[in-house]
Order: sequence, then structure tokens, then C-alpha cells
Amino acid sequence: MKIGFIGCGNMASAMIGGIIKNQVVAPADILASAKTEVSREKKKEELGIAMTADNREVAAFAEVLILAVKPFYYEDVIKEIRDVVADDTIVVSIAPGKKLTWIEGLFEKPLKIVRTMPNTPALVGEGMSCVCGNAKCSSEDVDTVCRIFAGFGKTEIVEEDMIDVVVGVSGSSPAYVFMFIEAMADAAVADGMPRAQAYRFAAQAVLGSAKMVLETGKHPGELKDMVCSPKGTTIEAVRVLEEKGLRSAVFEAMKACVKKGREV
Ligand SMILES: NC(=O)C1=CN([C@@H]2O[C@H](COP(=O)(O)OP(=O)(O)OC[C@H]3O[C@@H](n4cnc5c(N)ncnc54)[C@H](O)[C@@H]3O)[C@@H](O)[C@H]2O)C=CC1
Ligand SMILES: O=C(O)[C@@H]1CCC=N1
Repeated sequence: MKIGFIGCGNMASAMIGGIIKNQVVAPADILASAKTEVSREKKKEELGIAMTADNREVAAFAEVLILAVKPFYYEDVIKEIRDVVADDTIVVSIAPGKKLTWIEGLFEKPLKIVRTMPNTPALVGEGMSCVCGNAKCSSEDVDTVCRIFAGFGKTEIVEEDMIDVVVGVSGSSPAYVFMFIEAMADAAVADGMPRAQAYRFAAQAVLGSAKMVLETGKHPGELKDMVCSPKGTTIEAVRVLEEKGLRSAVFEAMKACVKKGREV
């Protein structure tokens, strides 16, 4: 299977890294485009794939074509490539807000379009993404995209409306989690821990906690209660987090994120 990426920024690089590491396809079966010679050389070296300046070359090469530019470039890119995209190519969007009908309309011919929402932990094989195909896609086409995305993490099929929510809960959420890790590490540094060690402790605590949610099936509140010893240290931290509005801050942040995605 030939996979093409139009644009090779943060998200495409994370996906390509995961695809290669997990041997979903060989590096020779991936072609990506980038605008500048400097970034083409950098990505060639970093990812070991072929790079081109020509989006139309990528579009003609790909059996699965991933549009990995910012949402506001979608219109120009689709207009540039639409006459070289073969009728049976699976076109994959990773952009928030750009609806299947809008993308279909721009191609001006019936095509298989799949909307997805990945996240950057794809780079380490721990991505979370969703997938939603248009009416032209068979279940095999959707499976093909799921297989690619499963190469760099977990993936679930959703209804299109749910993609806006996925943007908030997994597409963008690594940023909030990194902020949380950074904040915990800052506090540890303030108490005397060397910074590199503080990142290791904070990040491993987040990783282990996430695994407990996924692997025990217990309610997060129950897992929290298991950490809070009576008259102990943790309940003091919980009290302050509630007082400072952690839950409300996360809730409001995600509402703003999802709203922005709907407006794109
Ligand atoms: N960064 C993330 O965590 C996630 C990003 N996304 C989506 O992925 C897409 C890409 O986002 P990022 O990788 O973060 O952005 P980015 O800015 O890192 O990468 C986009 C790349 O596209 C290139 N580009 C722009 N116009 C181009 C053109 N006409 N032809 C070829 N290349 C062109 C840019 O030079 C840049 O390298 C966006 O639609 C974004 O919403 C989705 C989920 C997560
Ligand atoms: O910030 C953004 O717009 C993209 C979409 C989801 C994560 N990053």
C-alpha cells in the first residue's frame, strides 16, 4: 500500500514515525511533500522516506492520501491536486472542523473520503484517533485506514459529529497533559529535585495512572480514593486542586477547544 502525506509537519511526522516503527508499510511506500528544501532534507534524514516539493506527485502516488496541512490550506491544496487523484484513492483528512460534505464538494467528483482525528503520541505508538468514512467508503476502506492508524496507537470508528469532541478529549489533550506534567515538575524543582529527574517522576506517574484507568476498568474516582490515605498527604493536594478549580478549568478549556474546532 502506498501512503502519501501532503505536508510533513508535527502531526504527519508523528504518524510516519509510528507507521515505520510498527512496519505498517516500508519507508519506500511513503511519499510526503514539504515546501522548503531545508525541511525536505531534514525529514528525509529523520524519517528515511522520499520527499518532494510537488503535492501533485504525492496525490498521484498515493493509494491512501493523507492531507496533513493546517485546515485553512485544505481548500487550496485540494484544488491543486484534485485532477490527479485516482477515483479509488482513499483521501484522509486529519483536520478539525472540515466536514466530509465540504471536502467532497471541493474534489468535484465522488471519492472515498475518511475523516480522522489523530494525536501526537502517535510518535511513540500510543496515539488515540477516531475514523469516520463517507458513503463512498466500503467497510474494507475504513478498515484500511484503521489498520494504518492502529500502527501508531488505538483507533475507534465514530459518527462524524463526534469528531469535534475527539478534538478536545484526545486530539488536543496531549497539550494539557504536558502542561500538567510541566507544572508538577516545576513544583518538584521548587522543592529541590533536579529538573530531568522531576520530568521522569511526573511523566511516569501520569503514564502509570493512565494505565490503571485502562487496565483495571475501575472508576477514576475510586482510583483517586485509593491514593488518599486518611489524614494523609494526597487529600491535602486534592483539597487545594478542588479549591483552585482544576476540574472546572479542564471542563471550560475543553469546551473552548471543541467550540473552536466546530468553527474552523
Ligand atoms: N499537531 C497536532 O497535535 C494535531 C494536528 N492535527 C491536524 O494536522 C494538520 C497538520 O497540523 P500540524 O502538523 O500540527 O501542523 P504543522 O504546521 O506542524 O504542519 C503542517 C505542514 O504543512 C506544510 N504546508 C503548508 N502548506 C502546504 C502546501 N500547500 N503544500 C505542502 N505542505 C504545506 C507546512 O509547511 C507544515 O510543515 C492540521 O490540519 C491539524 O489540525 C490533528 C490532530 C493533532
Ligand atoms: O491545535 C490544533 O488545531 C490541532 C488539532 C488538534 C490538535 N492540534
